[in-house]
Amino acid sequence: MAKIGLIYGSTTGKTMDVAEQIQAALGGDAVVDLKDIAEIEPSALAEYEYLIIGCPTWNIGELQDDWAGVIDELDDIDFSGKTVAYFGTGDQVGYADNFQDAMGILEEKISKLGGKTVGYWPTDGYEHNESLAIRDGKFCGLAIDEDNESDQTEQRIQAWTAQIKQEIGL
Ligand SMILES: Cc1cc2nc3c(=O)[nH]c(=O)nc-3n(C[C@H](O)[C@H](O)[C@H](O)COP(=O)(O)O)c2cc1C
Repeated sequence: MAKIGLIYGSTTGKTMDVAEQIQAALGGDAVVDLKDIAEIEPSALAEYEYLIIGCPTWNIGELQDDWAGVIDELDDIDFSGKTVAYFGTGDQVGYADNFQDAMGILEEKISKLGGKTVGYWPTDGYEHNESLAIRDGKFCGLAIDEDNESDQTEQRIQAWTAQIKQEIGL
């Protein structure tokens, strides 16, 4: 199978740490190319048939800055035929009305451009009020909360990556 492209944005490093853990859980460098969206052209996403997109929510319901800077350029990419999984980091206590909104914003955009979403994740065990990342009662990707539940991060990553492996036949 061709390599998976894992593209993330991260302002204070938490999403980068999670991205590295996801890469390791999926088999490391040999399986997953890890790239910071701040350091690549968004057109590089077009090279991958399988993508994992990571974004924290910043500024009350908004994309992290580096993703915000390229969001319009995604319109030039044809995502049809691509399988895309999402993860986000956020703070369900401090920003309970906007928990993981950025993951939802990116998923909505990329699925409208043809991407097929995999890796839906249950909302059980989270205590937010509202989120733009909910689809039919589930998160549209892995929701990580390093601010309040970092003790659950490793186990969540293990379970979600096992699910992804199965869904994409890795
Ligand atoms: C000013 C500010 C605004 C934030 N807004 C949100 C938000 O609207 N929703 C959310 O879920 N988390 C929010 N967060 C929490 C961050 O998403 C969280 O700390 C994240 O893990 C940071 O990721 P990074 O270190 O990769 O940049 C906010 C944090 C700060 C400091």
